[in-house]
Amino acid sequence: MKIFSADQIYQADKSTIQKEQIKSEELMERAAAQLFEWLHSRLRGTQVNIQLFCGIGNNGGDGMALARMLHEHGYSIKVHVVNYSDKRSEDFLLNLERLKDLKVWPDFINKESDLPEISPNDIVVDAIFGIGLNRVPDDWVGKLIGHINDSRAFVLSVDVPSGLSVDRAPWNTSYVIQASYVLSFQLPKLIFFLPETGVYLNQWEVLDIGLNQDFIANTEADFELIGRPEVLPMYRPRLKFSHKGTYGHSVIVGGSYGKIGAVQLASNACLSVGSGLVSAFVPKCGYDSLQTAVPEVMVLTGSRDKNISRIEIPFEPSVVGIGVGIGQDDDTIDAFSSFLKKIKLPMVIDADGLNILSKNPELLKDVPQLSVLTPHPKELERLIGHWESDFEKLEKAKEFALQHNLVIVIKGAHTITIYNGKGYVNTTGNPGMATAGSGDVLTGMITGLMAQGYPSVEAAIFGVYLHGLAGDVGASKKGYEALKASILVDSIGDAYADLLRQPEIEQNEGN
Ligand SMILES: NC(=O)C1=CN([C@@H]2O[C@H](COP(=O)(O)OP(=O)(O)OC[C@H]3O[C@@H](n4cnc5c(N)ncnc54)[C@H](OP(=O)(O)O)[C@@H]3O)[C@@H](O)[C@H]2O)[C@@H](O)CC1
Ligand SMILES: Nc1ncnc2c1ncn2[C@@H]1O[C@H](COP(=O)(O)OP(=O)(O)O)[C@@H](O)[C@H]1O
Ligand SMILES: [K+]
Repeated sequence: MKIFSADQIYQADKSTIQKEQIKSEELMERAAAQLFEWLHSRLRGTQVNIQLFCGIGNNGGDGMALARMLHEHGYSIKVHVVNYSDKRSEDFLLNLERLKDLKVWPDFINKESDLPEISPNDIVVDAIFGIGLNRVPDDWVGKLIGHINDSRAFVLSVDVPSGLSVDRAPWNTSYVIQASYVLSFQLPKLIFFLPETGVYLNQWEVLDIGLNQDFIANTEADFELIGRPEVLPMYRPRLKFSHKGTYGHSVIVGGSYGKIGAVQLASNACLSVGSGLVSAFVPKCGYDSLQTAVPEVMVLTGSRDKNISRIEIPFEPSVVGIGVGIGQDDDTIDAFSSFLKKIKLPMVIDADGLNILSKNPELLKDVPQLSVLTPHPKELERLIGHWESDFEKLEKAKEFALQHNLVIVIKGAHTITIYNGKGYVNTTGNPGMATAGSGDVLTGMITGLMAQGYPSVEAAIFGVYLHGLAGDVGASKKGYEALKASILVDSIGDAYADLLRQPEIEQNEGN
């Protein structure tokens, strides 16, 4: 699903109005009807106090129209106009009048007003600001937002939590609604997925308000949300007359004394994702444990006992994943740099492999084009420098990826894969995956996918999705706390099965 900027959303809005020859108020009516249906199907007439806080723009207009629909269906509502400006939108005014026609009289909150009482048992509808917020809210509006947050009521935000801008970091983090649920129109917003802004919402859902599908399809978006529909077409089925050579020979290079487990996890994940053959290249101290732990993996060792000093692979690998547990000894850095000079095929670089690059940026020119770099935010910062906000982080990462023609996988709760000026935002995974070694598993998976012929960027997007899905499957059995990296590896098969399952309708038809 595409993720649009605020400008693109306004354009989609305009093109729908033109194409369908409707007035903007009708689009607002559609939006409000969807909000109403969502609430009504859950409340089914339950008598709960619903307090609607409406700004004076179109977000407030949506809230006004929703208030009318709730009133018409007998709900107990209280409507507050948050009167933050004289510039009321036409559709807001229209819906204010429609409400008054029903003899519902909103109260107007302005800087002199007392803040209304909100019980924890109320439902608050937050329609103060939408995607039109373009500067910091006035202090009194910020205080009202704080008051709503302190109420512990269920807060349903219309389109976005008020106080968040769609295209930049918030001006004042205390002036942002903490939303229990966000009902967003037509397309998800990037802010839902970034660590800095995603913390202001618990759950979100997109409501289809029938914006012009041709416009959406033909407009290039900078970001895309990656779910099952996006990932399924990338899947490369195994062929009946194939053999292990068909699916590539991966090599995982890494490990040092006390960190052989990282290579074990990565090479096991590489096999489990479907690589035909997997070899691991480790220091001598890793030989016995690796051969015992994963008998399917072949093991090559360097000349040293505790670290990697020279990387020599006596065959032509399909792909190399390098860096997990490798450390940063001088010898290892030398080995890494001479290896980079030899290798021509795209590779996967993780962990200390990335840190070595950060400390020796002159090596970047030797990294094969279309290689996949998988930094967590700290490793990314070492690589591209400090950023002030998540938006700046993404811009810098895009620039870096373009400059070196690389794929950058920014790991996190919503991992974002950056390539060729675009960002692909992952939807799978859970906090149980915040555990040692889960990144090593991802490195192995992406390497194993590239070995099977997935192009780098698809291997990254598909691998990140499948890795998160393995985490979700694992957590459904073990819970978050007990989820370990080795469980992720064991869950890769179930993750494939989940991804490839037939849609339920088809299954029912078959029965
Ligand atoms: N797109 C769609 O498809 C549909 C969208 N719909 C809805 O419209 C919403 C967007 O509405 P909107 O453009 O009227 O903006 P909104 O967020 O209500 O802000 C109002 C105005 O406030 C102003 N302002 C900004 N910051 C301020 C500040 N700090 N303090 C004081 N004032 C400030 C600024 O005007 P300015 O003063 O800059 O001229 C801004 O224009 C969208 O989120 C969705 O809910 C649906 O109805 C139907 C389909
Ligand atoms: N809260 C979270 N939600 C979803 N995925 C997460 C979360 N925390 C971590 N992960 C995933 O777990 C992996 C952690 O990688 P990394 O930080 O490199 O760990 P390690 O170095 O221990 O292997 C990444 O793929 C990341 O996306
Ligand atoms: K809002």
